[in-house]
Order: sequence, then structure tokens, then C-alpha cells
Amino acid sequence: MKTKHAPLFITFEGIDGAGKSTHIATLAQRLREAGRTVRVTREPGGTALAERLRELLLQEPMDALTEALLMFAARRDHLVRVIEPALAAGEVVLCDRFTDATFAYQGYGRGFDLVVLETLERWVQTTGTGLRQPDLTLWFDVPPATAAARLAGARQPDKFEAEPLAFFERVAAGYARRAAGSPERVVRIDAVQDVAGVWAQVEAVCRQRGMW
Ligand SMILES: Nc1ncnc2c1ncn2[C@@H]1O[C@H](COP(=O)(O)OP(=O)(O)O)[C@@H](O)[C@H]1O
Ligand SMILES: Cc1cn([C@H]2C[C@H](O)[C@@H](COP(=O)(O)OP(=O)(O)O)O2)c(=O)[nH]c1=O
Repeated sequence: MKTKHAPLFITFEGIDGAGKSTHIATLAQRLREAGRTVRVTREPGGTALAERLRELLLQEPMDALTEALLMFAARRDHLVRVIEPALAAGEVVLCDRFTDATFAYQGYGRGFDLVVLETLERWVQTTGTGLRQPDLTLWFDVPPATAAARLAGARQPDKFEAEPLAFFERVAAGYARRAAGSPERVVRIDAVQDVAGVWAQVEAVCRQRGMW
């Protein structure tokens, strides 16, 4: 009964190196222990087509509109073929990034028109069940310099990770604006803390929302 109103579609947001992937894995494990069926997925990606678009998006230079359109094309395929069916089956969907990332990276980071992004958001996220939005978004907030230090040497930077610190300052500010605009949906996680401290915050939010 407790899980009846629990959020089913949970997105993880924040700049590269904030710690999203680390905590998605832990939350998935915790939810499975609580008896939930969990789908872990990511954007751009999550379907064969969207993963091919991801390769292009993360490697190829392109103008901001092309980038935004490909992000939303990947999202539509992912939403229709994976997210909606999983939610319809009562699964919990944990998604590494969603549309807040498009606003933060393409909108605030690249300076692309936010009104156009809002239009694309409505088109792409409207399905047979209405306008799909995450039930809960965990925003891993960390200063860009801290995230960059975590990533240094951890992996080969892709097109976005190779952007200068000033880009990530704009993206981080974009996430803050998105969070302020949807306080009931977006929960800020202080991602500067160590892994145990960050997990304690995630755990507390999920417990409060009746997830176990
Ligand atoms: N709270 C933390 N403190 C220190 N290092 C962390 C923390 N969370 C994650 N890391 C490390 O930082 C790097 C990036 O973490 P990751 O979870 O891949 O971030 P993201 O998915 O947000 O890009 C990894 O090497 C990970 O082990
Ligand atoms: C979903 C999405 C991601 N991105 C970017 C942010 C990331 O730098 C990149 C891939 O995201 P991510 O999966 O977090 O990369 P990694 O697995 O290397 O941590 O795509 C956008 O610019 N817009 C979007 O809408």
C-alpha cells in the first residue's frame, strides 16, 4: 500500500562527474531489495536507435539546433519504446538524464532558444497517456571544478566533457533555474559530500516519498 503513490519515473540530473551513475546503481539495488521491478536506462540512449544517435551526439560536432533535434529524436524513441511500456507494466524507471539535461546543456550551456525547447518538449513527451514528465528528479548539485577533478583520469572525455569550465558553469546555473521552476518535482542533492553522504540524502528522499 505504501508504494502505491510512490514515484515510478525517476530521473537523475547534474553536470558530468556529479555522481549520477554511481547512485543510480545503488538505488536500483535498494529498490529491488524492496521488491520492485526496476528498469535502469539513460539518455541519450536506451534503445538501439537512440544509442546510435548517442554515438553521433557525443562524438560529432554539429550546430545547436541539430543537437537539440537529435536529443529529442532519441528521447521520443526511448519514451515510446521503453519508458512508457515499463511504466504501464508498473516498473520503476530510473533514467540517467532526461529533458532537464536538454534545457541545461543545449539551452543554458549552448545558448539555444528555450522557447523552441519547450515546444519540442511538448511534442515529444505527449503520448497516449498525456504529457509525460518525471515523477521525481534528483539533481546532483556540485561545483564544476569538483566534477572536473573527479573525472580527470577517470575516463576519456567525450564531446561534452571536453567543454571548458565556463560551459559547465552555465549548465550548472541552468540546472538551478530548472530546479527553482519545479520545486515539487526536482530535489537538490548536495553532491559535494562523499559517496556515503550523498547516498544518505538519496535514501532519505526516497523513503519520504514512500518508496520503501
Ligand atoms: N560523492 C563522490 N565523491 C567523490 N567521488 C565520487 C563521488 N561520486 C562519484 N564519484 C566518482 O566520480 C566519478 C564520476 O562519477 P559518476 O557516478 O560516473 O558521475 P556522473 O554519472 O554524474 O557523470 C567516478 O569516478 C566516481 O567513482
Ligand atoms: C540527455 C542529454 C545529455 N546531454 C549530454 C550530457 C552528457 O555530457 C552527455 C552524455 O550523458 P551521460 O550519459 O551522463 O554521459 P556519461 O555516461 O559519459 O556520464 O550528453 C545533453 O547535452 N543533452 C541532453 O538532453
